[in-house]
Amino acid sequence: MNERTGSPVVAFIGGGNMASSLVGGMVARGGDPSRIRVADRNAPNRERLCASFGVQCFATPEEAVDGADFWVLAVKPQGMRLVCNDLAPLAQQVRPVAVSVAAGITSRQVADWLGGAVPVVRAMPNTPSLLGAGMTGLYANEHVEEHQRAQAGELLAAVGEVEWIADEALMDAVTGVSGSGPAYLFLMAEAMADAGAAQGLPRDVAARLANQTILGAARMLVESGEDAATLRRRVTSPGGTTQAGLEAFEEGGLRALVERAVGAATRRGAELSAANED
Ligand SMILES: NC(=O)C1=CN([C@@H]2O[C@H](COP(=O)(O)OP(=O)(O)OC[C@H]3O[C@@H](n4cnc5c(N)ncnc54)[C@H](O)[C@@H]3O)[C@@H](O)[C@H]2O)C=CC1
Ligand SMILES: O=C(O)[C@@H]1CCC=N1
Repeated sequence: MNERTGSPVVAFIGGGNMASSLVGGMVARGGDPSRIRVADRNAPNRERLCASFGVQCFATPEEAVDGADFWVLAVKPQGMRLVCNDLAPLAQQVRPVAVSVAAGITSRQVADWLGGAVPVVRAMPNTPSLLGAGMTGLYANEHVEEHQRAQAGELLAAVGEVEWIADEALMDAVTGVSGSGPAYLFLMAEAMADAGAAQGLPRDVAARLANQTILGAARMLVESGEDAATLRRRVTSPGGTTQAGLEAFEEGGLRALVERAVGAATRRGAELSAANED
């Protein structure tokens, strides 16, 4: 714990897409950049993070974690074991809280790779964290103390909403819904823009209509206090245009397709974990 302010020092291992979104979101919301450290082996990534957010950047994980209370492990799932093994001696010495954002990788795997019995918070954030509009699922292993759990929650709550998940097995489903979810909505935006262009709108105009519509609908979903089905019904005049559009979605099996997509992403999480077993 930082002695002067009480605020934790956070080290990110890996400064790619997800870590950049978290770091950017934290700094934009008043996080002190001098208490955020990032290790990335890629020099252009380090330069971008330093220039954009004023955080301290390092070439190696060992340098970044020196003196840090939280180690946010943000490398690809396939690289987690190696990074953890390299940091294991230090982890056993200082016993930080390890926060893994890796899809699929379990808290047991992270704890074992760090030498055993380490406090691990498994987190599944998403990239809208950059705007403070993130959604993060969190699970804490049995070595995480109450105050560490609260601090981990605060860390992620600074960049959006958090949801604690009691059963770790469900973290893969969290990944399938909200971790990967932004990409589903971006695909929807692409498809709506393409469809608008196919109906004769200029592509840029169609994209603007689609993007602002998704923003407006998303804000209604979280700000109106009403559920999605109620809001949908209010747009849908009987025998009108929306009904015609929605019927095409239903006939095309959109709900079953979404179930398949979330199921595939969820299963992939479990596969990533299994592929990294001994
Ligand atoms: N991109 C997303 O929307 C989300 C990603 N995640 C998870 O976040 C993790 C990272 O994903 P991305 O940021 O998308 O990948 P990325 O490839 O953009 O970032 C990984 C970074 O780690 C760095 N790196 C790898 N090994 C290193 C080492 N030994 N030392 C220092 N730096 C090292 C790479 O240079 C790279 O910049 C993954 O485990 C993924 O499952 C979780 C939620 C959402
Ligand atoms: O695609 C992935 O594996 C990562 C995890 C969730 C979002 N991106």
